[in-house]
Amino acid sequence: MNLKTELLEEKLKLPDDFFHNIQKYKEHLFKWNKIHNLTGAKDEKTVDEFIYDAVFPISFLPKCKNLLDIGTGAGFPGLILAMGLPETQVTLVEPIAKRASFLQFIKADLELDNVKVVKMRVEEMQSEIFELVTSRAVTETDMLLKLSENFRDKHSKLLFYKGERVYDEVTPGLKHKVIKTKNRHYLLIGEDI
Ligand SMILES: C[S@@+](CC[C@H](N)C(=O)[O-])C[C@H]1O[C@@H](n2cnc3c(N)ncnc32)[C@H](O)[C@@H]1O
Repeated sequence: MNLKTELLEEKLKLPDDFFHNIQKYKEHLFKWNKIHNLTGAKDEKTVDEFIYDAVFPISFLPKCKNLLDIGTGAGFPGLILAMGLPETQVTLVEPIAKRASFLQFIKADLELDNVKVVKMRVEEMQSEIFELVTSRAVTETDMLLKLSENFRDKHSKLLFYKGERVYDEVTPGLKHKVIKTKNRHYLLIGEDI
């Protein structure tokens, strides 16, 4: 089954230009990846899996005004979520120049007005409160909780994209929920969860 069919089967509410933007994104990613090695996802099947995993949480996330994605790399999940959530202001923080340049290029080429790319480590970013903080394949949950301290308040939610070892990373007392799909464990954290 292809990516579009799989996502449509999930009945995700996606904007009309989502699949057009994804197609353009993939074309650019494959071109850039040959020269700059932006991501380990080299073939279409793996990239499609990454995109599916990135966007799937739209099925369970509450509406949010703004989102911070820590360590976006070549776009996962923050850039893909931004394409799926045009009403959400999405900040992508990524310190590696070639990856930040790629994110900036995609923002310009696809005219993603809701995207801001910040080329630095998240520790260097000025404090600002986001309703949602996401991260995938950057570091462990306790470190992500530390890194996100200046960017959340008691109403914020955190969504970390994890593997099956997620349960080892959850400390007692943490208000959370794990949402499991065939590829992924999503760790959703928040005071009212
Ligand atoms: C393994 S890659 C994962 C990229 C992307 N999230 C994904 O799932 O494909 C980790 C990324 O996190 C970034 N990173 C590591 N430490 C960071 C920090 N302190 N602040 C922001 N980004 C960071 C790295 O530059 C790298 O691009």
